[in-house]
Amino acid sequence: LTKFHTEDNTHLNACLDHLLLTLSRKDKEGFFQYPVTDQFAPGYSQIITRPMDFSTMKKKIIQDDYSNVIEFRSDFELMCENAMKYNRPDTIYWRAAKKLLATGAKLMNKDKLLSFRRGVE
Ligand SMILES: COc1ccc(OC)c(-c2cc(C(C)=O)n3cccnc23)c1
Repeated sequence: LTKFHTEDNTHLNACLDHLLLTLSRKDKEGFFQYPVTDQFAPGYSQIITRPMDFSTMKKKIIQDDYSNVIEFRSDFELMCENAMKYNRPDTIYWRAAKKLLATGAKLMNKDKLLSFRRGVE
């Protein structure tokens, strides 16, 4: 059953794809591209109750799971916060997450999102 693509969804999904591409380009090492496994990160699934990564966010875009940019930004922030919770501040993962979070905050700041008001390009 293909979900009917309302006009907004198509436009919104194009915006989200652009944001995802821009953000994942910052993750050159690929630390955030796929779910973190307990194999690489001992005890990860016990410490992080709501895992998130770029591939999961991509799936959610395709499945029309996001109704607006704020929901997308929440998943992005969750992904970064998970990395800053599980990893110690002196690790490459913690530092990469902090940098990525700053990039996302600039890209999706409140004023920019307000400019997406219905009818305002
Ligand atoms: C060293 O190569 C990789 C490759 C993929 C990774 O996650 C998808 C990670 C990775 C990514 C993370 C994160 C994001 O916390 N991590 C934490 C501990 C150990 N490894 C990781 C590392």
